[in-house]
Amino acid sequence: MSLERDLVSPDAEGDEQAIESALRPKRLAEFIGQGRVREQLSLVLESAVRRERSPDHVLMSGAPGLGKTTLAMIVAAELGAPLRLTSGPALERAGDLAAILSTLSEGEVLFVDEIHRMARPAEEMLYLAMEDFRVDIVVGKGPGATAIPLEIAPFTLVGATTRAGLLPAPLRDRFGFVAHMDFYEVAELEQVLRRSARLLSLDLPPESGTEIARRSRGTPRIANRLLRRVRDFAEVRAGGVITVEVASAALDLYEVDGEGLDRLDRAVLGALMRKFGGGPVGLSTLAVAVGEEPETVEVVAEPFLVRQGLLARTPRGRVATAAAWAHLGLTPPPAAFGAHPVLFEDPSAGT
Ligand SMILES: Nc1ncnc2c1ncn2[C@@H]1O[C@H](COP(=O)(O)OP(=O)(O)OP(=O)(O)O)[C@@H](O)[C@H]1O
Ligand SMILES: [Mg+2]
Repeated sequence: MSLERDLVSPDAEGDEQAIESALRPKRLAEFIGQGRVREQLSLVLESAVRRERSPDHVLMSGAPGLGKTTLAMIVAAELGAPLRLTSGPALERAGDLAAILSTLSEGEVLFVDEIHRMARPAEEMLYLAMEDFRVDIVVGKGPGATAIPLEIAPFTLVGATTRAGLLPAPLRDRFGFVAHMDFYEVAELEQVLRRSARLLSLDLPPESGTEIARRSRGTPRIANRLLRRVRDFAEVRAGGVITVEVASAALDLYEVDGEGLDRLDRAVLGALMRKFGGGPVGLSTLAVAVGEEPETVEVVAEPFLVRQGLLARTPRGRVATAAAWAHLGLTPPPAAFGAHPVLFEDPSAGT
């Protein structure tokens, strides 16, 4: 069984991609939030433009929907360079990558989405390309095989990953700049929503924007999606006026709770507490219990739950915190926290 989660999934699917590209900021100055990343990146880009050189390769890491693809497009726009798009899963063989690399023009930006899913041989080819702007094309097999070096035009690689931890060190080390994208603050999401409302010609009163922002799990993609669902609700049921009551009622209808937890989040916490007494339980066991892939639970639900202080990752497995029991209105078994003293005792109290 898989949960229906089109609304609350941080991944963009189908028609949404068209709407998303319409809402994407095109330049760094329009990009909201991520202050540190924006400042670091603007220095990297501006200095490259001044020196008339390609900037260092850039890696963006962060949860889905935080703006990695948007930022990659902005890198190309700020450099005034063409952009080539591909993704890790599309690079199955070294030849797939060689075909792209050998046709890059000078200064082009190559965006590799989900770079942690690249196949090994392509990855090894990429090391050399990133460092020396050269690839070795291997001709023949066995002892008679020869490597023919092929020069490629200097380019800038922009990689994106939701799982920086899975990148092999030699690849990670070849990026001159790593942008760690974090979840957005409510105030930043309010700005995202104001901007989107303007682009969609919607009248969004500030307090309604705040209500939607609070429930958007720190993620612009989700904020934009909830805005569209609230708009639908307002049009059909409330004469098109997005009052805060209308916004709240719409979000309740779509099962996004007051803290922004969605069905998957609540399913994960619920299983952890109801089936495993609050843990600790291993990731894959927990994933099976909610009918999802371990990767979905780990990449989509957990970072937000951990950030909200609702779930802890311990060496022995996932554990529900006291706040999680309270949030779901459940009573922990008496031994629940005693079993994990490390998590709940004051560390300064000694041993
Ligand atoms: N800083 C931002 N300001 C305004 N809008 C943003 C910002 N970041 C993201 N968005 C909006 O959120 C949507 C999703 O962003 P994007 O596709 O760049 O996320 P992503 O990190 O690449 O996600 P994934 O990991 O799923 O590929 C975009 O359409 C864009 O409109
Ligand atoms: Mg993306």
